[in-house]
Amino acid sequence: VPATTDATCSKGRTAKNAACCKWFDVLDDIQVNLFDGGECGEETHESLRLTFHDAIGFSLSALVEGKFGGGGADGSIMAFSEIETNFHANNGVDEIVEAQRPFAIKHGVSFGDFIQFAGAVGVSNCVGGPRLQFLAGRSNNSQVAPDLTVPEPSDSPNKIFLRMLDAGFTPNEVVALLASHSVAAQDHVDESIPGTPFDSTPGTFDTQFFAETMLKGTLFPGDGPNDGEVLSPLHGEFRLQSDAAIARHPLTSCEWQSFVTDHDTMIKKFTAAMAKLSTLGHIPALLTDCSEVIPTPKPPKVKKATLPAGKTNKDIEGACGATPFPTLATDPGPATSVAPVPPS
Ligand code: HEM
Ligand SMILES: [Ca+2]
Ligand SMILES: [Mn+2]
Repeated sequence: VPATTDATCSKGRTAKNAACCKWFDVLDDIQVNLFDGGECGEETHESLRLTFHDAIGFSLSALVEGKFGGGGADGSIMAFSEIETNFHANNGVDEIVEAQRPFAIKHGVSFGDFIQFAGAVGVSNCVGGPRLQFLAGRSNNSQVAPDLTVPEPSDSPNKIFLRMLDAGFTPNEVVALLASHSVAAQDHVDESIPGTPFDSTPGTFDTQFFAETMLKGTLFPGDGPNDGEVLSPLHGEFRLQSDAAIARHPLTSCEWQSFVTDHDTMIKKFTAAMAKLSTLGHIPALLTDCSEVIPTPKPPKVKKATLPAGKTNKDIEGACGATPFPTLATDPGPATSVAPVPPS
């Protein structure tokens, strides 16, 4: 029985704050009409990526120098899409920006709120996924973010770490955020093979990504090498240079490896880092907590990380000096070949 102070929303749902009710209607709409009935597919992946590309337009060093460093998670990537989606690192995000925009306008919510909401709802559709916090109330006024705030896969780990520190994230928090690459595929680093995922399970928010990135690279899945691409261990799988290098960097290799066998901690740290990312440029206490609108993800029990068929622990390039790489079971069958994420 809901507390009597709760507001009653559509379809008998309740919210602590009446201002959250409209988000249930946005939820119903986007699950059917943006996410194809609640899938963890291409639109979900793109929506999660967009939360980052909007929010990371934020620079503390620019602000302390008295310059405008971007408004963070302010929707500027949608309000000024004709400028920001032309930034090199934003290649391809124009599609999801255009797909999302009509929903934000139709429901009368700010672009900044909508982008973070869609990312949180989307990733809740992924088996094993997190239930992210969602705070509402970002203003719809924004300014163009400066260029070069979004990391590139060809950037060195040090360059990425410094950029992310300038937005308030430690290197270990970058590792946590990269759990997102467990439900991800590339379209534009190698345009000859769109939909090529970063792990063998792009529909599941599991720890496979952290295991598979440690396998020795042996092949290019398409016409590589491309800028920002390094050798991948599996046919049909793509490896970003930045993921490979952060996985092996002395500052982050042990954090990376620790997620291979610890889904719960990975989810906890990803959720905490996403709470920071989604409120960059805002004072969280001034926003309204509408997290109760975000669905609870499907059964969180995902299978333990395994090595894809054909691989053994000998193929792992252990990089954490302090701790040996965990011994993982190998999937049975012929060598794994990963299928592309279908376009929708
Ligand atoms: C820190 C450095 C990062 C770099 C260099 C990076 C780079 C990339 C690149 C190059 C792609 C492929 C885009 C394409 O060709 O279509 C990609 C995809 C993706 N990224 Fe990242 N990323 C980073 C961090 C993040 C973060 C923090 C998030 C979210 C919190 C994120 C979420 C995603 C998702 C979900 C996709 C898949 C999009 C899809 O499947 O359509 N990335 N990333
Ligand atoms: Ca996965
Ligand atoms: Mn894509």
